[in-house]
Amino acid sequence: MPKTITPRPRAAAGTDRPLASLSGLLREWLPLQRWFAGKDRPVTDLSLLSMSELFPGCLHLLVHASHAPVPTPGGTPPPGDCYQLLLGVREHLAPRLERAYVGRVEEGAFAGLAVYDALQDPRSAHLLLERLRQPGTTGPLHFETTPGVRLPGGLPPRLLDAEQSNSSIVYGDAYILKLFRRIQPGVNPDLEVPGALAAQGCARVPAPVAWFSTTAPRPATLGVLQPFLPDATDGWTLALRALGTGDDFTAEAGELGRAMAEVHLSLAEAFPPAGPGENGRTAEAMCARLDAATHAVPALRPFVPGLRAAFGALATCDTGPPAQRIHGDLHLGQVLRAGRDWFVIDFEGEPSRPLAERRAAQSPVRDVAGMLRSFDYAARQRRPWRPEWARRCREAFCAGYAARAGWDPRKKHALLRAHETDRAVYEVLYEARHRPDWLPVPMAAIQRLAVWGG
Ligand SMILES: Nc1ncnc2c1ncn2[C@@H]1O[C@H](COP(=O)(O)OP(=O)(O)O)[C@@H](O)[C@H]1O
Ligand SMILES: O=P(O)(O)O[C@H]1O[C@H](CO)[C@@H](O[C@H]2O[C@H](CO)[C@@H](O)[C@H](O)[C@H]2O)[C@H](O)[C@H]1O
Repeated sequence: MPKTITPRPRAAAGTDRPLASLSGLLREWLPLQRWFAGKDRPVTDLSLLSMSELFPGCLHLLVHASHAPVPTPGGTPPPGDCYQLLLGVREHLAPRLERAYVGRVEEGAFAGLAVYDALQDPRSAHLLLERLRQPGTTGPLHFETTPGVRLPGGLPPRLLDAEQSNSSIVYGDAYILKLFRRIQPGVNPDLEVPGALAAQGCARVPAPVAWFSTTAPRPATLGVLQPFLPDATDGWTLALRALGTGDDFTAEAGELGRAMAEVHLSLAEAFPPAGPGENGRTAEAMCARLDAATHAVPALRPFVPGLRAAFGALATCDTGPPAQRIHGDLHLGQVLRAGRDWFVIDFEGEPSRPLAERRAAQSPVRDVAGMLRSFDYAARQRRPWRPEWARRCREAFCAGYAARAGWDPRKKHALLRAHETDRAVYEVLYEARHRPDWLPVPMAAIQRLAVWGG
C-alpha cells in the first residue's frame, strides 16, 4: 500500500486555515501543470509511492494522484495516475526561481522549507546530467549509458517550454533529456523503440545515449537522453509557415511519407510482426473507445452511428498490411526536419493508452492516419481554412509512403478511414481534456467522417 504523505491537516495557530503539507501543496500544483493528465477530474488524494534524495536539496518523487471513479461504458477508467516529480527544497528561494515555486511546507518532515520544481533550476538540471554521466544506483533509481558512449560534462541546460506531455531539458544543444511525467510500469517505448531502431542502423531516429529507471514501487523507465538535432524544425512549424506564406508543402510531405515508410520497415525488422492484423478485434476496440469518448464528450453523440459504420467496414475487410510495432501517436509535431532529412521522435504512443496497448503490434495504417489528420489540423489553423492544401499533402504523403513501403495506403480505403476516424475520436477526447478551444478541429473531421463517403 502506498504511504500517504499528508498527515490529517491541523489548523494553523489562530486561523481556520489547515497547515500546508507537502502533499496538500502538490495537490494544488499538479493539476496546473501542462503534463497533468487528469485535468477533467478533481484529485481526491495524493499519495507518495517513492521518494529519494537525488542530490542534496533535490528530491525525486513518484506520487499517485487519485480521482473519484467515473463509471463509463466499457469499464471504469483507472482511479488515478503516477507522476514523476523532481522537487528542490530549501529555506529561501532565490527570486530567479519564483516561477518554479510550489509553496512553503508548514508541517511534516519538510516543515519550514520552500518547495519548487527543480527542473527549472539550472543547478539541479546540471547535477542531473552529472548523475546520468555516471552509471550507477541512487536508492531505487538506476542510471545507465549506452556502452561506449562518453558524455561530456558542463553542458549548459535549458528547459524547453514547449506545450508537452513530458518535460525536456536541452544540454548545450548537444543532448536532450526527456523526463517522463506520467509513469506506467514497464519499459517506456520511447527508450525501447529508438534503441531497437538504432541497432537496425535506422538513421531516422535519434538513438538513446543514457537513461534512468526505477525499481520502486515497480520497474519503470523515468527518463531518456538522446542527441539533440540543433538545426531541426518540427513539421508542425514548417507546415504552418508554408500555409502562412502560401508555399507548397507537397515535396516535404512526399519526403515525409518516404521517411515514415523507412521507419516502418525498420520497425518490422526490429520487432518481427506477429501475424496478420485482426480487423474484427481492432474494430471492436475502436467502438469501445468511441463509447468511452462519447460518454466524456456528449457532442459526439449525433455522429455515433456514422462513426460506427466506418468501424464496421473495417471489420469486414480482410486485407491490410500485417500488424507491427508502430509509432502510435504520429503527427507533424513528432517529426523534425534538419537540412533535407526528416527525423522521427517520441515513440511513446498515445499518452492516455495503457503501456501494454501502446507496445502491442498495430496496423501501420494507424500512423499514416495520424499524419493525415495532422495535415487537416494544420490546414484549419487559418481562416479561410485550406482543405485543398491538406488534400495535396495527403496525396503526396501517401505517394511517398507507397514508393518505399511497396503498398499504397490510398488503396486501403476502409482501413484508412477507420483509423482516421479512431484517431479523430482520440483527438476529440484529447482536446476536450487539454485544449477545449481546439475541439472544433477534430469535431469538423468527425462530422465529415460520420458521413459515408465523406
Ligand atoms: N532529438 C531532438 N532534437 C531536437 N529537438 C527535439 C529532439 N527531441 C525532441 N525535440 C523537441 O522537443 C519537443 C518535445 O519532444 P517530445 O519527445 O515530442 O516530447 P513530449 O512527449 O513531451 O511531447 C519536440 O517537439 C521537439 O521540438
Ligand atoms: O504530447 P504529444 O506530442 O505526445 O501528443 C499529444 O499532443 C498533441 C498536441 O500537442 C496532439 O496532437 C494534435 O494536435 C496537433 C497540433 O498541435 C496536430 O498536429 C495533431 O495531428 C493532433 O493529433 C496529440 O494528439 C497528443 O497525443
